[in-house]
Amino acid sequence: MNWNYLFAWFDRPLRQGSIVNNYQIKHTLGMGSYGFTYLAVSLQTQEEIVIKQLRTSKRRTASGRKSFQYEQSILERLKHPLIPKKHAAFSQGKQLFFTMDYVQGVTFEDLIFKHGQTFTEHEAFTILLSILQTVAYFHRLGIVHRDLRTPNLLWHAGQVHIIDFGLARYIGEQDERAEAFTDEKKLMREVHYRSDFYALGHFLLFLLYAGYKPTMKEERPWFEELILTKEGKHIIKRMLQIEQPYEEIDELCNQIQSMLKERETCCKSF
Ligand SMILES: Nc1ncnc2c1ncn2[C@@H]1O[C@H](COP(=O)(O)OP(=O)(O)OP(=O)(O)O)[C@@H](O)[C@H]1O
Repeated sequence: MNWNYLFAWFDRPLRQGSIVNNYQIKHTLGMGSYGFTYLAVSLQTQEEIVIKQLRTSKRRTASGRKSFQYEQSILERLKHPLIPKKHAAFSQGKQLFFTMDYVQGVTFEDLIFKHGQTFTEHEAFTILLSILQTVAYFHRLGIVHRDLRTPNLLWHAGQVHIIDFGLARYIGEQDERAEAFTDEKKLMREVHYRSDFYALGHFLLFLLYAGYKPTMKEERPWFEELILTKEGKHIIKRMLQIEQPYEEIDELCNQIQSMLKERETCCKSF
């Protein structure tokens, strides 16, 4: 009998209106591989909050409980205005929960697909640079996020918030599963700063492709399809490890800064 399969069958998110530990569930925000994420409201303060719950199937495995605990310990370590703060951890019955700040933002996925937002090269690199300032904060603490994708980057009031530290690790730690991966997933999940640059390289292409209109029938590689500056292409190639990868964040930030500055000077002279 495959018990995991049976327990997975019992995994169901809490219903809208359910009460857990003085919070009322408004709706489910996400159903990830090891947990459910809800938007809830505190019955005491009326504040909106995010609640994460470990799936029943994962609660019964040591690795599931460890991942749940791990995300909390990373969030406890991080104190940054653009990263949600962890509040409380509690259990109800046998169910395990923790709460964190609710970021009232829109994901870049929705920004592009629902709102039709497009970005120039200059805008895309400016956004990337602002994200890298937050990434530099946790890289300095030896933490790699390993999942910097469009659903985990939220745009709010002109700033980008980073969420979902469920796959984050400290440099020097091992992730046996990641070592077994090949190709793209291996580069995304490597416990090294490079993996965050790799993910953000893809994020940047995502922004740049938002406004792309094909002019030819056949598909070409991104560096032929997108009209980009030489410096822009070079930075993306290094982020994607097509050319010599960036080993740490300062070199990447410096190159983006000088590229943006050069463009500004060049445009001002017209
Ligand atoms: N602190 C937060 N503030 C606002 N929205 C959030 C927050 N945390 C998560 N969300 C929303 O919930 C969605 C799902 O949450 P989350 O990314 O934590 O879990 P998941 O992707 O479903 O699962 P997993 O952690 O297994 O990848 C996110 O894409 C985002 O829209």
